[in-house]
Amino acid sequence: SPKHKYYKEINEVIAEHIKYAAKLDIDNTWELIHDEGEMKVFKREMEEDGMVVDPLKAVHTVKGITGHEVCHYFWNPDVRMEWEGTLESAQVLDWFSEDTCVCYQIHKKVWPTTQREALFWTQIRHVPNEDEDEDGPDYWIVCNYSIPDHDKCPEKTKNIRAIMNVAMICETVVEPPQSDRNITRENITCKIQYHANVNPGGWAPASVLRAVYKREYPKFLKRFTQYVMDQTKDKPIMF
Ligand SMILES: Cc1cccc(-c2n[nH]cc2-c2ccc(F)c(-c3ccc(S(=O)(=O)CCO)cc3)c2)n1
Repeated sequence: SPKHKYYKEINEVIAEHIKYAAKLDIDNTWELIHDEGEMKVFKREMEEDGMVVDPLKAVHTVKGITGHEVCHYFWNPDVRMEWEGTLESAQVLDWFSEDTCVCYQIHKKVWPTTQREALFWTQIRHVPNEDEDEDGPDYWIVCNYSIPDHDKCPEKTKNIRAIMNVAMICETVVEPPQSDRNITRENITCKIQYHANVNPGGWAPASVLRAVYKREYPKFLKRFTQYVMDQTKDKPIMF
């Protein structure tokens, strides 16, 4: 397709997330804020001009689903309202290609902060392992990345526009290794990395925002992965 305005930015942002995912360096600069079963959620405390912009990183391992399935349901704008509990509305403003579109969504108000909204491109991409290194990682990735404006975006609303750079990066493990023919869901496990840099914009008490993040991210990851398990359990496996 003819290169659209964000073609270059999308490739750069995705490449950056892939580079990070391969390293998965959870060193002591990351603070564990939630540890439940296979799910571990970490944060770094960071502020920009007095605003909380804590980077968040979560790792999770879920049996019975693939990275393609997790990314498909995370990316698909048609189902977002079904699993994203903090959304009041979500719409697609534009399609750049069949795997890339622009979304505008309004999040529910969280007392005492002002209501937030987000405008971002979202792309789903399969990043196969390097040909020569057949043992290299094979990723499915979705990236949601804010854009400053779009001609179809509702004019100045009362909401505060969040700035975000979010990635869902997944690998699928098949055990024991089998020929594609007879793999069942008992043989597959998805290893998830979720990276979220969300600047909620505007002012909100740091303590309130950190409490919201600490509560909302684990809830969202549990609810979303359960949604994918429910949606896929009786369907053929998407590899
Ligand atoms: C899951 C979660 C974590 C932390 C805060 C909240 C939340 N509660 N009330 C308002 C928000 C809120 C404000 C601004 C945002 F950009 C996002 C936001 C969060 C996640 C994503 S995403 O890309 O991971 C999933 C798509 O919505 C996008 C925006 C969420 N929800």
